[in-house]
Amino acid sequence: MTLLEIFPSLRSAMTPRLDPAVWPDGTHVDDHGRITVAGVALADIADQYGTPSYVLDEMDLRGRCRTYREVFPEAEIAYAGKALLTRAVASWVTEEGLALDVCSAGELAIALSAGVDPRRIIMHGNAKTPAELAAARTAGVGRIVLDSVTEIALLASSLTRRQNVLIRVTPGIDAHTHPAVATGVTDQKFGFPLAHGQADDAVRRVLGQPRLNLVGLHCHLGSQITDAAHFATAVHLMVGQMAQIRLDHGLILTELDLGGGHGICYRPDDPQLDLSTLAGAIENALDEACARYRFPRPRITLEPGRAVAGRAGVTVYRVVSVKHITGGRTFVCVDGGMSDNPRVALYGARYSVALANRHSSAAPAVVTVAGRHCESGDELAVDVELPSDLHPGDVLAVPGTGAYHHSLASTYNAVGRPPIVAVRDGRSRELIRRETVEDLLRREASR
Ligand SMILES: Cc1ncc(COP(=O)(O)O)c(C=O)c1O
Ligand SMILES: N[C@@H](CCCC[NH3+])C(=O)O
Repeated sequence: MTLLEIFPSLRSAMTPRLDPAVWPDGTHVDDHGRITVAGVALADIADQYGTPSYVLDEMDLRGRCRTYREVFPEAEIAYAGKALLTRAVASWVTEEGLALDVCSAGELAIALSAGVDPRRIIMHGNAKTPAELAAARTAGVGRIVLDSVTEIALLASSLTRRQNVLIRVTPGIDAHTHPAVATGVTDQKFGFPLAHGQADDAVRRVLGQPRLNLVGLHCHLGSQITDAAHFATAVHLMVGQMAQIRLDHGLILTELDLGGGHGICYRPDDPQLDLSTLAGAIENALDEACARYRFPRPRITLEPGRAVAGRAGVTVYRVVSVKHITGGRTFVCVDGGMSDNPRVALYGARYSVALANRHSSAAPAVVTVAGRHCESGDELAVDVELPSDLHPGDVLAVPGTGAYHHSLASTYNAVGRPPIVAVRDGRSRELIRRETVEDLLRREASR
């Protein structure tokens, strides 16, 4: 008889704390102390598909889509494919009633090949090439979001029929996110600033083009925003601008796209954006702004990416070595790193980590989980508590990696990108296979 069978209460003491705010909905710990997602042990995924692997809980992702539909019943929810886009993901989100936001010909092609209705696609990009605009036109996408004076002229001159368009406006809001993802402030590359009349000028130019059918305005304040008040401010400014357009041009725009950027937590104590609070803030702001300007309520579009896909993902790694630096830190080195998760190096992102393949009753130790790449900044989690008996071969799991991990991955050090393994109802299937060294070699021109 094992100690656990005699003292079952020991199990909870030894089980890693898997906070539901951070881990996918379908996460549990089985009788062997292994973390399972949707009924599949992460250790089995490590054995079957290798490590590192991105694991994606299909029902978690679908559940987030449903929550958006419930919390914002009147809004259009367009999933931002830049967070994570595969054919399966495109199908799941559209089956759940979401539209899709794409920002390149590649994302558009994935969406179309998944059978997404082009009329439900919104095309973004601050530097869409002529070929990308042609692809969007040919596909018949529902909305193209105009981002520069050059683009307005280019699209107008290449259209043979009317195209619905939005203008991306920069409202000048600092949503206090990392500078690399702050897009609502005036001095950055996206959109036309409200400041200095640049947005007014864009409107004039678009209205001067008979083939461009201006239906609304778009703004995106940045990413990982946790305070709903910024979206309320955006509603006030954007409705004000729509009222000004009515005054100047006699045109009533009917659509207001507030972009995405809804923050999630990566660690249990991180703040996150509460969707009901967001819905209330947007509603109130719309009521006030529409009353103030006597403007008819526009239809709202939201474009969440991270908040739909982020928590559905977990990355599994295998421990390769454990190194104690005398007078320094303990490094737990794993077989992935900044090539599958550049967010730590890019934004100083912080993650939770858990031992996934067994119980451990060892005392916790504060360690740094480091990657395998040739940079000392290649760290996945700094100062996290993990059992002190970790050893090579153990499997570690990092939650919150569904968004901007696969899509940001690189092949640094000629390390192929990990597979995406979807889990549902106790079964796993590969959505994207691992990139092999052969794949990398195949891309080279022959000598
Ligand atoms: C125009 C636009 N919409 C939506 C998103 C999605 O952002 P997030 O994944 O933070 O919701 C982005 C990325 O920041 C974006 O640039
Ligand atoms: N890549 C960023 C988000 C960028 C959002 C797209 N504009 C992140 O991982 O946080």
